[in-house]
Amino acid sequence: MTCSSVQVQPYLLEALEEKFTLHKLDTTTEPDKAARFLRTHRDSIRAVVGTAFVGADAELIDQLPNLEIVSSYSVGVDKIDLAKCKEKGIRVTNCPDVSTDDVADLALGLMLAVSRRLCPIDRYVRSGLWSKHVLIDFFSKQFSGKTVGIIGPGNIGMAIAKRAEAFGCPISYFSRSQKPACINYNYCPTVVDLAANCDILVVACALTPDTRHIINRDVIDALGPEGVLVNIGRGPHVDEAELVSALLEGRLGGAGLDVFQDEPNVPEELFKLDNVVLMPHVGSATVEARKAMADLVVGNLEAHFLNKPLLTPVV
Ligand SMILES: O=CC(=O)O
Repeated sequence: MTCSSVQVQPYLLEALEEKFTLHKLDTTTEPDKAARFLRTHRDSIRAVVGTAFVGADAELIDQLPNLEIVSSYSVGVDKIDLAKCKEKGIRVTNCPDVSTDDVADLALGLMLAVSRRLCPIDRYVRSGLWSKHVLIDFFSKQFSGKTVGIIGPGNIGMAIAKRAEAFGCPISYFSRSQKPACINYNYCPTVVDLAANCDILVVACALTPDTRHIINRDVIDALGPEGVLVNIGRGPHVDEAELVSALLEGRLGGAGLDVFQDEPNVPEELFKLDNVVLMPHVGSATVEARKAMADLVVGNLEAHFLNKPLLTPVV
């Protein structure tokens, strides 16, 4: 079995080491090292443990002739070539549901942090300016009661909606069709329509070819200079160059971002903007969620090798 050790907690590595023969591939090191690793282990590898950052693309799959299963330590499976896995009869599992609350909590945290300007005001206190009686403009925008627009009312989207409702926020949503579970929410048939009719727009859908750049210039312009974008989905959901110019030019009010196009690289222009809150893709990074995810990764592998039904199959 192989495992990308980036962002993988010791608990998972220990469980994998205890139950399987684990080869760790750290893809952040030189490509040469990865090539050597694959030359040495390619024939013995029957399972790959991927993450939200490194999965199993066609190139990796083609190099592993005995690969049977990819067990991903993530909800999203956009870093795995699912079509290739289907074609080759390779099983794929993920970690749904167990991080839903934590990702939704972070989305609310980002909405609150951007609206109430928590980060710059925290920096003001830390800098000692308050105790020197230097006043800054620390007025912010009310969050309660603002209209929240959700792209993708799946488990995470609905958990965000439920939380925002508790703040008195009316909910609007976009998905390909109206959802019976969203009877109390306002359906918008296009993302531009949704952006034009909400104060805070949240990306909570899966990344697929259809949802790549679902946030484009038209959507950003519809959200406007008072609007806030929150992305807890995937970086490529957003046309990042358009987002950066809109923020720099004041055409968008603010952004709370947990994910980026080319992680771990974040556009440096954003560093100087006080209306932007930046997180290093940590939506599910609570001790509780990551433990439950690790248990699912190991449980799926055990089920597979014991010829039992997979716990959370994707393919
Ligand atoms: O991004 C995190 C995940 O997919 O679990």
